[in-house]
Amino acid sequence: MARRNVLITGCSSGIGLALAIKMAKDEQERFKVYATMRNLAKKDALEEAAGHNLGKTLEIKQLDVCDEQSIKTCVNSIPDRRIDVLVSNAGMGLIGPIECQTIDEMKTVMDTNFFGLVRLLKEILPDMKKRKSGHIVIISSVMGIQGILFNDVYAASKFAVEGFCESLAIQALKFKLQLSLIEPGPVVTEFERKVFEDGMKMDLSAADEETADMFTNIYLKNYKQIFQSLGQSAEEVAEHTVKIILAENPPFRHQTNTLYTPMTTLKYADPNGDLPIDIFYKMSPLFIHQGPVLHQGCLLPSFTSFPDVSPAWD
Ligand SMILES: NC(=O)C1=CN([C@@H]2O[C@H](COP(=O)(O)OP(=O)(O)OC[C@H]3O[C@@H](n4cnc5c(N)ncnc54)[C@H](OP(=O)(O)O)[C@@H]3O)[C@@H](O)[C@H]2O)C=CC1
Ligand SMILES: CC1=C(/C=C/C(C)=C/C=C/C(C)=C/C=O)C(C)(C)CCC1
Repeated sequence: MARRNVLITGCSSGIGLALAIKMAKDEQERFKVYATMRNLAKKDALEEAAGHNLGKTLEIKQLDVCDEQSIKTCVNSIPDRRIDVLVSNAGMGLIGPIECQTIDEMKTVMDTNFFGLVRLLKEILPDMKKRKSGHIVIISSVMGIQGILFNDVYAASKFAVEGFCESLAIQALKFKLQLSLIEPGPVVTEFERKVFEDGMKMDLSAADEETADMFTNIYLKNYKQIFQSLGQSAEEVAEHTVKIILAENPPFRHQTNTLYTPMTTLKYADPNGDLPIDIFYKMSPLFIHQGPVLHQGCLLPSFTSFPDVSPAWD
């Protein structure tokens, strides 16, 4: 079988880097990887990890998902512009109270996480439609299904991605194209480090005392431990993603973290939508009393302990 051309965005670190390396080192050499990043000055880690695969099963190219021309130039540089698998991975986070974030900061998140995907598809989808073949793989998040405290705009950007893809997936059927949303829970990467550092530096003076206290003493205080106890590695997420790419009938949605699944399942358990919101609300004060509420390793609240601690908010 001919090698499949795979274009991955955001390969300077984290999931993009791990996935590019895993696919380039495939023992059966089933892939030619175009590993892209917006800033080529950051290519050393990828080059080093690629080793002898560099220039063979892996090429590094510049691509900024916020710049249409850079996407066009990159796609034009690929033989016949043929991309069999597109992995839209580039993304960024943003945490904190919205009172303390500027509209420009929020727009950058939407521009990268949502319009970044739209720009890629405007360039790549028409070719895939003509060929009637192609797999579009999007690194979404569990936050594309369910919001988390102090992640309002980031969750909105991933919800936008999911709604966009749900609509597009119907059209894609007509052209025999496949679409898959990969939904990781917390992953220990640069994303996690940057988001935490920015949160710690955040000027909270525009927020009232209670909000600032919730952000600092519940969210930030427990953040590292949540990522340590529940977090996956970029390599684990890459492994899941390769399985989806190789699947004969790839699913539309795939969650990578079974420890997180109990939380996302709550969304489907209550058509009114109150259950996950209530549970996240009641769970958060527990963090003040006993740290992360992990039952048998899962992010799953202990229902019996709620009545005792929930008044902590009031
Ligand atoms: N870490 C986590 O907990 C989770 C992450 N995700 C998603 O996974 C994806 C990858 O993140 P992750 O590996 O964790 O984080 P990293 O910060 O390690 O990687 C993000 C990558 O995206 C790149 N990027 C940012 N903006 C642009 C842009 N405008 N054009 C091209 N590339 C850009 C970064 O480049 P640069 O180095 O130049 O900034 C970097 O290469 C994101 O979509 C994220 O939302 C989903 C669930 C959980
Ligand atoms: C810290 C913390 C929480 C969890 C945070 C999580 C789970 C973050 C996940 C981030 C992801 C998945 C980012 C990328 O997409 C809770 C439970 C709200 C309670 C309050 C403290």
